[in-house]
Amino acid sequence: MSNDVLLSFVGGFPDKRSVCNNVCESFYGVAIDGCYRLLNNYGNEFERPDTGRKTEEVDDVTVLKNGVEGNLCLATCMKRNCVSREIVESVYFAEGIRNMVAAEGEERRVRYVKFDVWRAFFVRYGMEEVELSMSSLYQASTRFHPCMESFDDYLSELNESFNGRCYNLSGDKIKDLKRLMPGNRIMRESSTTYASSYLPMVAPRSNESSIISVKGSGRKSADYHSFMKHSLPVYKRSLKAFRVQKRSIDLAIRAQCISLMQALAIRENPPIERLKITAIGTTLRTKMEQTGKRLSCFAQALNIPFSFNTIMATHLKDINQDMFDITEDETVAKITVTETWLRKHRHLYDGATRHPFICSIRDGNIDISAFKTWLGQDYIFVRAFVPFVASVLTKAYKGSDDGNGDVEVILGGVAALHDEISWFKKEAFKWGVQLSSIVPQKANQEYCRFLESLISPEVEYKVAAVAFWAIETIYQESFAHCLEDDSKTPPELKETCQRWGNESFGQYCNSLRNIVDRQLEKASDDVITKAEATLLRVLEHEVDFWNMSHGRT
Ligand SMILES: Cc1ncc(CN)c(N)n1
Repeated sequence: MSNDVLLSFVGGFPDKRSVCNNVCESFYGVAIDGCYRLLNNYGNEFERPDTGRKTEEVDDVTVLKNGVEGNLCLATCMKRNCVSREIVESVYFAEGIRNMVAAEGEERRVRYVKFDVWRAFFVRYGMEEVELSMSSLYQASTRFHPCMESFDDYLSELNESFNGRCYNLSGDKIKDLKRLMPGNRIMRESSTTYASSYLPMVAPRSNESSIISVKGSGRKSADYHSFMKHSLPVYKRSLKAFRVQKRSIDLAIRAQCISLMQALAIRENPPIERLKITAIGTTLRTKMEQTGKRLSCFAQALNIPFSFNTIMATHLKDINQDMFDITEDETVAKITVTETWLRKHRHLYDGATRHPFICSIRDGNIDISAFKTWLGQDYIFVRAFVPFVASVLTKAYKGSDDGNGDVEVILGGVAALHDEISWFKKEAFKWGVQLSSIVPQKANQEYCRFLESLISPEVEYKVAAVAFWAIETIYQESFAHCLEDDSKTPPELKETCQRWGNESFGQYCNSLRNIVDRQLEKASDDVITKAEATLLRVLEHEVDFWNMSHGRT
């Protein structure tokens, strides 16, 4: 994928979006958007004269190999919540993002560019260099706090490093900045923590006197000093520095916890008794503990009773409830992979389970011809679904250490399909639908082709299981919606809704979900990525299927 990417920026503030979002959105903004606009940078350091859009903190520029300047402008041709865009992003660009945020050493593909190239790039795409704002300078100063004794040190270090060329602050500006610096150490620590998921880097303009960017990295102070000594390596180091893998714990924990703490701090009712945060990791204990200390300071400044605990395990699957220091009145909630996905892709999921077709059944205004279309098409789909489910069964038999009964659950699914096909025949007869003359429509053909592709032995059991779970669950949730108390589902359609909306089908879907979560706990990142992409494809196909039934294609 990264072969398709010319250049990427990473920017923005951790307080506005999660770091990952910043990485991804900015990345796509450039990677997919042939216009190279910056989608997700905030502020005022680079200003686009044409749109007035402003960006602050162009934190990272990575040039990946073999760039192609495509003309596809993702931002304008696909809406943010469009399924295809999500798929493009999560499937086609996932590798590039991984390369950017997680790949280490040899694995990481980068090309280093000199500063002038970077500057030229901005100019070329309509960006104008402007002076750094006070707020950015201030932000930079707070970020340097952990490694600098004082702001004066910071300024003199900067001037020294760049021979006074680039950081040419006047006395007044320095005074203003000092005024802005909070005197209270804890508050400083907290604002540092708040902003310093990255530490800044300041890079020189060759012969002028303004800083052209404040660089975000999360590096430790020791790195900072060495960085300051070499101006070209600024670039190299900055690229490296943005790799989040080692820092991701710190980044992730801090970015999330700090927002949480701030929300808790201003909540009055009920007041917070104690905030306990447990960081779980397989490595980097010291790093997590340092994070804990920073968070403690922050909590103290906000007056939040706080405790931080670290749990180390060889593998995340080895973690169990006993490892947590919990009292009787506390419970441990485990967020599973499927839970994470459903939160992340909520709008897509709702698009599939609350589709206008389903809502029209629920509201009692369904067009019966649309229902008949769905009935005939779904019969064809279910026939194609049978070999797919059988393939999942085979994979479960071969691929799972089946102490947990995956095979039994899936076998139950295969058996139920026999019933389902008979039901379709009966129902078709009732509605006067001639099943033998149904021609599969395009959306149906594509969905069936997708099922067929999943049958391939190359598709891992874990990935196929995700598709299976999602396909069943979408129907379950959709039709259960039509059976809720306030629904006006026409009586003649209730039986259809019951078929998938009933509780025992719901339990069966839960069993599938448990299988998926258990399988994914021990899956590699690569498989998890594929599985997530598969879920998105299913969601897309389901929406298309409803659209087709609804006469929207
Ligand atoms: C399109 C579709 N999706 C799901 C299901 C539920 N097996 C179904 N029958 N049809």
